[in-house]
Amino acid sequence: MRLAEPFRVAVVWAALALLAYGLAALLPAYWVFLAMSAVISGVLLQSLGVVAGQAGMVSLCQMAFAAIGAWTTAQLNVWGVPGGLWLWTPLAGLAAVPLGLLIGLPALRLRGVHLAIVTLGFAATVDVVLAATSFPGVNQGLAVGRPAGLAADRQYFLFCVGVFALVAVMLGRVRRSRLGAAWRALRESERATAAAGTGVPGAKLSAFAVSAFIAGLSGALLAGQLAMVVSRNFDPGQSLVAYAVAVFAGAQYAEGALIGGALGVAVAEVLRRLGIPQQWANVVFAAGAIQALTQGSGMSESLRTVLRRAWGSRTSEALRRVWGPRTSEAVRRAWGPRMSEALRPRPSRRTASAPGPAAPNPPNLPGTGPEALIVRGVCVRYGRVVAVDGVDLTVPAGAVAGLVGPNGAGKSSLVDAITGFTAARGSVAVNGEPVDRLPAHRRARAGLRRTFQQDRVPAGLSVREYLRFVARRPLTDADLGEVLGGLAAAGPGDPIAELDVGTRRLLEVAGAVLAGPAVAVLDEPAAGLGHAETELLGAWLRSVPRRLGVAVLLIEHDLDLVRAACEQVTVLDFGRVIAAGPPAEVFADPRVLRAYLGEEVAA
Ligand SMILES: Nc1ncnc2c1ncn2[C@@H]1O[C@H](COP(=O)(O)OP(=O)(O)OP(=O)(O)O)[C@@H](O)[C@H]1O
Repeated sequence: MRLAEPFRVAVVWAALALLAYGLAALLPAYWVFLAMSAVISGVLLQSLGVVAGQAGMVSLCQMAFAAIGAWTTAQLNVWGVPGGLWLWTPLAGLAAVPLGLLIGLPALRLRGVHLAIVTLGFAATVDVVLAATSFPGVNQGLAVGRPAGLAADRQYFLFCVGVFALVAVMLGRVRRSRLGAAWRALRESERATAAAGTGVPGAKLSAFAVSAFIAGLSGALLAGQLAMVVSRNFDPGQSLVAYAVAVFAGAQYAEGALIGGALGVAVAEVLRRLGIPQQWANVVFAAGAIQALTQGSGMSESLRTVLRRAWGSRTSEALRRVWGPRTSEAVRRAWGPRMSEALRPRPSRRTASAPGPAAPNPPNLPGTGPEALIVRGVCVRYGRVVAVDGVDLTVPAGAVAGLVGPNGAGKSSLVDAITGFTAARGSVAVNGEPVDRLPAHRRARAGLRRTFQQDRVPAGLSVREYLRFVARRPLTDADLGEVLGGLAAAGPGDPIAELDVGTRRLLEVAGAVLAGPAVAVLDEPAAGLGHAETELLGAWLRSVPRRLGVAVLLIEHDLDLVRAACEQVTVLDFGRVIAAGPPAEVFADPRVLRAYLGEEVAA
């Protein structure tokens, strides 16, 4: 499989190179010009594929970045800088980066329609400035010259294809990197991204910077194609259309960007031949974008899903073994042996020096090291509502501790306060180090991981990509065996979008634990799970400190799970601790019985 994948990729690229060469050689000159326009649009759409497709931010100023690229190219041409378009093109991309970072700054606080307005305003401003000042060389009638080797349109078309391919390869590599995973996680949830230890501002700014670079490249290519550009070529309205096409075609994938570029040119050409005003093309793209948004996927994603399913249904049992198990039964068969190996008692990383041999299924050992988590006097207020009122809490290293309380008791507010997701008073220390002044992502890196009540697992990642992203380290088969098959029935290559909610919840728990923090704070991990899954989770959680050296703070409504997994419990009511200690004692406490109105705990 390791050899097959690069081989497949090489074959696809060789076929595309052959196709591009064939088109350049065989198409009539006019069609070569149109194909060139399609590829240049494709490069622009790739830039949108980063910021909007992957990172999920609305950007309506891509033509402004392209204009900066074209302006830079025209200026380098006027100055006669050696290297020609070979050098000017990357320089044009770089020139757009500072503006990308600048426009990324509002994105740190704004989302959705507000970000759309800001980016469109930026595009309009750039347009006004360019219209007032005109592009370098235009007044002197100085055209952007193409260097030898690119002079003919057929050659220049191949150059554009080369730039498109380079961008596609670069983005493919980024996609497989931590940065790419961060962008796709960002699209799903900023809070979950921060909880995985990734700084949201850095992820957003990097997406805008990379996107501006690519859009700048497309501007340079356009300058080389048209020889003389004017502000009208970068009309802000075109940024809107480009956004619609990117959504419609699914520009986060190279093939989507190419399809979008080709569609843009083809629809315009058909309308021109039919004598229909060009504005109708915008209606077509807007309708396509609405369809893609309603359906939840663009053309490239739909295409990939269809191909994956077709491939999956046609594969023989042997191929299934090679390409990875798909069904939960197959997953259990494949990962079961590794799981039993992983479940075998072994010295934990944090308690490796603990004396004495490990007995089979020994009880958890609270107090075997420094306290993993110490919370003192934490208060959370929402206006006049005091949600958490001076809570003290300790999770010993090597322990699974529970935090329970009736609805509205303040559990989630306390979790948010401890993990840095809401403003709070009080102190929080992890492994003896204070973390209460750190932002959420730095608390995560300091050893304080959390999960969420709502499903926030990024649908755009595969199981392996997600676990690697959250764990912040390369994962071995043994690491995956810890969680797949034994806890979450999924294969490493399964797209998260195709998993049920219960499996996603378990994966989120698995990711938080695989990160190897001092303490993993799990916010209602059993919500939505079946009885069998909940039992499995309880047994798994109970063994986590011993096997992985991770202490657990479990927030749960399912008191059976708390009894099964925890050796100490804290009960909150109206934002205050009303009882703490071993589950049997705590659940017999009259104050706790009163808080819960008796029934379940009395049973
Ligand atoms: N953003 C908010 N603004 C105002 N009040 C809030 C906010 N979030 C929570 N509260 C209030 O704070 C109190 C504690 O809520 P919180 O969600 O922390 O409780 P909980 O124990 O987690 O409840 P549940 O078990 O239902 O999730 C409740 O009275 C709730 O209405």
